[in-house]
Amino acid sequence: MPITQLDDSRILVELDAHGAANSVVVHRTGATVVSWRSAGKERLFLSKTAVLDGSKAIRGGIPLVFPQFGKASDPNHPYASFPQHGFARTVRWWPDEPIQDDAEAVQVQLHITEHDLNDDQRRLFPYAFRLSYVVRLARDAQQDGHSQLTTELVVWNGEKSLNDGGHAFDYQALLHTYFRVPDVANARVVGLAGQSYVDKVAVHEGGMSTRVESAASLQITGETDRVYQDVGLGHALQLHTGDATRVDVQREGGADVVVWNPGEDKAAAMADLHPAAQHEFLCVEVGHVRDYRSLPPGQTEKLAQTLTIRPDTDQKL
Ligand SMILES: O=P(O)(O)OC[C@H]1O[C@@H](O)[C@H](O)[C@@H](O)[C@@H]1O
Repeated sequence: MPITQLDDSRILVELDAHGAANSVVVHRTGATVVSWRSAGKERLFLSKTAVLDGSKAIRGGIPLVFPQFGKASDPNHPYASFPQHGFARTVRWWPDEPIQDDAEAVQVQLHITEHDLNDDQRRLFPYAFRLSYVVRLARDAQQDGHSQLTTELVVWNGEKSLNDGGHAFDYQALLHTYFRVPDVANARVVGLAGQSYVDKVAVHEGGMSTRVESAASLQITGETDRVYQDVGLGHALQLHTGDATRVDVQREGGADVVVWNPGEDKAAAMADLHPAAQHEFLCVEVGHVRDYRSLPPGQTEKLAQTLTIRPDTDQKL
């Protein structure tokens, strides 16, 4: 069976009839993709101490950030009381009927609506809405035995029209992907040169906040928390993982790119990261986080990424 309910919370999606060389596991907490295997190799990081009982966001995989990135900097913002990164990553999502299941691709979809929020969340986000999330595992047409992973978030404002007293709502959204790397010191992010970014580490240290990326190939040497703004969608974004492969990140609808690794001290303070875990991952996250997007009643917007594994022909970057 290409789609298997492993338990109450986890859905296994397999592309191959025999064995799990190409597979994905989706957890109903936050619709978090917690595993992606391509050609038999795990590509996502999941902390050994991640909390999986729904009491907090899952540390690893691809958590979904919505409707708020981080904490609102303005204490008067209507979302100021939301916990960091909003509610989507902690709510329990509902699986829909599988949409596609053939030799080329397997696809599952999950959703939440306003009915899945608790009273506090609904007070802060008092709108009719639906978030649909499609997770699609497809055969890689160019590389035998590999798979491509697409994750696609569709945001729908289900309010009546503005004429009927409906409301537009503001949102930020982010696909917060934790890529597994053998050693983050050997990982490189390519495709951000010339882009302006907010350095959140420098902001915390009271330094200059907006900078322009000068590195053709960004190397991680310690705590890194950068929000690259308005990175053109045609811009190729690559993560060179340091193990003879790279991951190409193709984006749809997400102009901002966050690069995050907590570094040693912050990682040590995070109970849901196992010791020295900061060496094992790099987050490259795509979405809308610079400003809020305003979604009128009755409208939908899409945020998607497609991840493809390629041989790394330039390992000396
Ligand atoms: O610990 P959390 O809430 O999962 O956030 C992890 C990181 O997520 C990143 O997206 C942010 O830029 C960081 O500032 C943040 O520390």
